[in-house]
Amino acid sequence: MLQVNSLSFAYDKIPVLTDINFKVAKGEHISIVGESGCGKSTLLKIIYGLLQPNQGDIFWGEKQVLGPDFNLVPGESYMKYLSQDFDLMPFTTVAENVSQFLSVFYPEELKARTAELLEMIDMVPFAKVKVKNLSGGQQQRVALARVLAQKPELLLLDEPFGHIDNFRKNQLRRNLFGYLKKEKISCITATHDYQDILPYANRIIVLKDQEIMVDANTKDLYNNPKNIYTATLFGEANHIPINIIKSYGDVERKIIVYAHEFRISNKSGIPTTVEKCYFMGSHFLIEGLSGENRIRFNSDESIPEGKQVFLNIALETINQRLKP
Ligand SMILES: Nc1ncnc2c1ncn2[C@@H]1O[C@H](COP(=O)(O)OP(=O)(O)OP(=O)(O)O)[C@@H](O)[C@H]1O
Repeated sequence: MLQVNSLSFAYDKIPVLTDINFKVAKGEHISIVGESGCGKSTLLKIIYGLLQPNQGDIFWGEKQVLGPDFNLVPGESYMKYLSQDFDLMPFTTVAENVSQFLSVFYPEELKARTAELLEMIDMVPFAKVKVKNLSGGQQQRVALARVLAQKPELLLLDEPFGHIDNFRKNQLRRNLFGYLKKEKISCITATHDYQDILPYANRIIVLKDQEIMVDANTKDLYNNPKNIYTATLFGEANHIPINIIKSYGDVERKIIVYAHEFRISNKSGIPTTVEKCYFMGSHFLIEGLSGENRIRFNSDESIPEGKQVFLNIALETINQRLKP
């Protein structure tokens, strides 16, 4: 189990992380999310031992993880870090890169394991290609297989699919996170992409203004986002004053409503004038105004600018979001 205790860090006296505390259990998947520059990569680098915290400590079970002031060669055997720049051997082949850390004393096992990992990253046809001749996305996939070959107990992933095309991303996500669960490998993923999070992460840690703003179970947080900052990490979200709904006229509060949670009616609901309509593939995202409130909602059909529609929110959603 990983334990991060009262961790604080500054780059040249500019604080980036303050009093960070959390735990990761065996086999658990945590997503670290937050706006660009909030310190996600920095946190992973501290956990891996590349940066020395100014305060606090980190334990893996009983063993303390030491920073660069006390451990000149960063990284422990049980932990692997896949950074945004991949640490590959450019002049050797994909298969050699993946199998470098496997034991040559068991050639059959080495072959089978290399094949399994190449399959997982969908790179079998490239096994004999030199890494220097691969695209950025292909190199990222090889880097992933290379760290997995080392059988870490804890994997730290920094934007693991950043260079990978959409065509492959979904399959790779399923393969990777399925593999980690099967092997009970704990994982901390720093990401901007909610599709890396929702299906796979047990827990989400939201960083904001140097601190942990929220640490919560993924489904609970999605269904009941604590604030608009968190909700927008999951997609298009609105902060709606509840008193614009007739029956809640005297309630002075705002609730978070995702764009897909509105139902459109021609007769009753929150009167909204359509200003813009964006084609999103599976639906249209509509931007409208209700009084002074800008509302973004989904529609199955395109709606012309200037048209008035009425928006409704399910009672259960309102009551759930009104809960303290
Ligand atoms: N080597 C460095 N020296 C000084 N400041 C740095 C250094 N690396 C990062 N920073 C600053 O520290 C803050 C946190 O950076 P970090 O890369 O951890 O953020 P992030 O959340 O991972 O961002 P992104 O999502 O864009 O990758 C930023 O303000 C960044 O400018």
